[in-house]
Amino acid sequence: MTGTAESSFSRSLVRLYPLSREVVPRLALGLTTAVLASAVALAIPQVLQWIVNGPLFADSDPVALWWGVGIVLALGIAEAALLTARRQLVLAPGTKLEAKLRVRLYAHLTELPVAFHDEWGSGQLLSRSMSDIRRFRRWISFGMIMICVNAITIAIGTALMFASSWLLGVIYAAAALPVLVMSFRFRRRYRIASRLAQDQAGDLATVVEESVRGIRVLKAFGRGRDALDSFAARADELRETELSKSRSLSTVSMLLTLLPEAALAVALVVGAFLVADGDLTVGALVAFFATAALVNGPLGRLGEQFAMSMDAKAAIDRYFEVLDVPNTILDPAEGERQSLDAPIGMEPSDSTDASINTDASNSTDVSDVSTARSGRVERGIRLEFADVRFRYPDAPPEAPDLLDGVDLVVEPGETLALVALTGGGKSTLAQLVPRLYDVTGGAVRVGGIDVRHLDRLTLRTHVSMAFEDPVLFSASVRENVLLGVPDAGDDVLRQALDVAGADFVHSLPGGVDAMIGEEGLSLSGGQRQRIALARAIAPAPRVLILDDPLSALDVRTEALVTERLRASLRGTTTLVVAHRPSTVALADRVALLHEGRIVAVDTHAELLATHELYRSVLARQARPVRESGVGPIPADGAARAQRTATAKPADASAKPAGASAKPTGATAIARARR
Ligand SMILES: Nc1ncnc2c1ncn2[C@@H]1O[C@H](COP(=O)(O)OP(=O)(O)OP(=O)(O)O)[C@@H](O)[C@H]1O
Repeated sequence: MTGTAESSFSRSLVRLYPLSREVVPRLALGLTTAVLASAVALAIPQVLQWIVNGPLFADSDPVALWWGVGIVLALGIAEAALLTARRQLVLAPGTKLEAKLRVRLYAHLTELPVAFHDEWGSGQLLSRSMSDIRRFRRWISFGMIMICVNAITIAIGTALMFASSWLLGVIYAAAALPVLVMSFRFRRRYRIASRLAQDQAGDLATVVEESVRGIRVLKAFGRGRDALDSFAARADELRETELSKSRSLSTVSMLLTLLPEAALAVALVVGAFLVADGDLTVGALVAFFATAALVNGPLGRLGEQFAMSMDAKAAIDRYFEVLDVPNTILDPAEGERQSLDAPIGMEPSDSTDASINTDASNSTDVSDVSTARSGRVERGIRLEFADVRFRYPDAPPEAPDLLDGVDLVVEPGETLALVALTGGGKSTLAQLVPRLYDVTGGAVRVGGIDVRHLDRLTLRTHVSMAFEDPVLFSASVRENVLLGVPDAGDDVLRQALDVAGADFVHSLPGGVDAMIGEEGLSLSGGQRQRIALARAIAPAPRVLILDDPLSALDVRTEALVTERLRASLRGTTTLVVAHRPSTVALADRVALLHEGRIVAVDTHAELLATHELYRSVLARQARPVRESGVGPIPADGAARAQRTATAKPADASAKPAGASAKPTGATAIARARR
């Protein structure tokens, strides 16, 4: 995604003020120091003029001459000291601002809804939060100060040159003026190329990120060469843009250097005549050229500094483009906010959750889950989809709503499986509960309360989700599992791992403290799924959403986990997105989602017996499973369970000690169905 928003640089800088307020005084001090250094440098030619016109030639006064030399030396030392102070003064505030900008952007990125992340390339976000901010910091710490200092040097220097000789000053200005006009023109051209280059760099980063993530697929399909070609083509585009930037910069820099130098050559000839005619002193001529030497440098660097400013402008524009994306999934307004602490009487009477606590740390004790398992306390709350409609923002206008009036109730403590054809919207419906997306019509309610009327933190404390494609962070097993309940103790961790059948972690080097994720141990898909499942269970949620969380498990491990989950979920309201019959077996009832609506809700056995569409959907879902050893869906559940039991061998790495004594897939599923 590339942005096109244009704003003035000064407006962007004003917008940054609240973030940079703290660092502005030091930056201002740095700027003052730099201006002083430049003023000191400009004073040196004036002292030279005095030396040449006075002690050196006119007075022949050696003492005054030495004084003059001493003053020049002192001014030189003062300039060096001021420049060093300038560097010291701006370095810390620059890096501080850089860090603040980065944290602000990161906070916004984590706040933005999933729909935003669906749309934006990860490389674009990466380049905006890293290289763009760094580029802007360099400009703040160096470019901005140098541009101010150089502008002042050029202005004062030119005035001093006029003071030395107005005629020579006119000659110099005559060359400098067109150069300034050219610089402004160049600025406009360069700005467009600069923005393009940064967008292309972001796209390139996205390609790298995707390729690294998909490296196995690329290799397995032998597409490494194609990926490289496509990358090289994009890299070439970026190179072309960078080259065109450099070409226009070098043209303008060349003119910025050449024209003033040429003007000085003319001024030298004219100056020599003026001195010969006695219309100009030698000292004034020396001062003119010494000042010109000081002005020429900044003039020659003006192009580079404009370029740096344009790069910084493009960078800050790109930064604000992300920051300006509004968050559409917000906490409710004060008047609309409701609390799950005191459910408003919409739950059925069998729910015993009158003492619900929204404090995450209090709601995480797995002993509560154990209590729930024993059937003494029902933690679950009612989950209700009322005329839910949803369409993705990028859905074609002519396409019907993906969810077109879903009405469904999962009673407190009930486990309900959601079945649909692939692409039927199961995952989408599940993601509406923790508000990863918001409904476009109707309402999702937990405990009788519209999820949009709950604080997101409260909602996500009570609703937990495990995804089919589990993402693990570069952290220890413990940190991954206790992500939602970081203060929970070892018992919570152990129990969650146990229920999720993730006992294999104990044999990892380091056990539960083993580092996993991208920077740690590589785990199999099934192992990752089980850790993600443990993560969903650990907070002992009141509503658990399982998006086909066992799809990567072999039949035997799945049966083991199914049985434990079945026991553990008693009391927790659970919505399971199911693809295979063994997952359906986890449920008390099954809902069939078809063409955006719930067309049937009943027990699995009843639906199998009576619903043709259900049989056909399950049969179609079962096909890919056959590859992993599970047979097609038979008409009768027992035969299915049997076939499941004789299916593929257990995952050796995941097999817990004494696994042979554990129930087979057949018995687990048969029990589960009971
Ligand atoms: N982020 C998204 N943006 C746009 N369209 C999407 C997005 N995610 C899913 N879709 C589309 O919505 C439809 C339903 O997707 P969803 O993942 O909910 O189906 P599903 O029933 O869970 O499928 P499966 O059984 O294959 O997992 C699909 O056509 C999919 O292309």
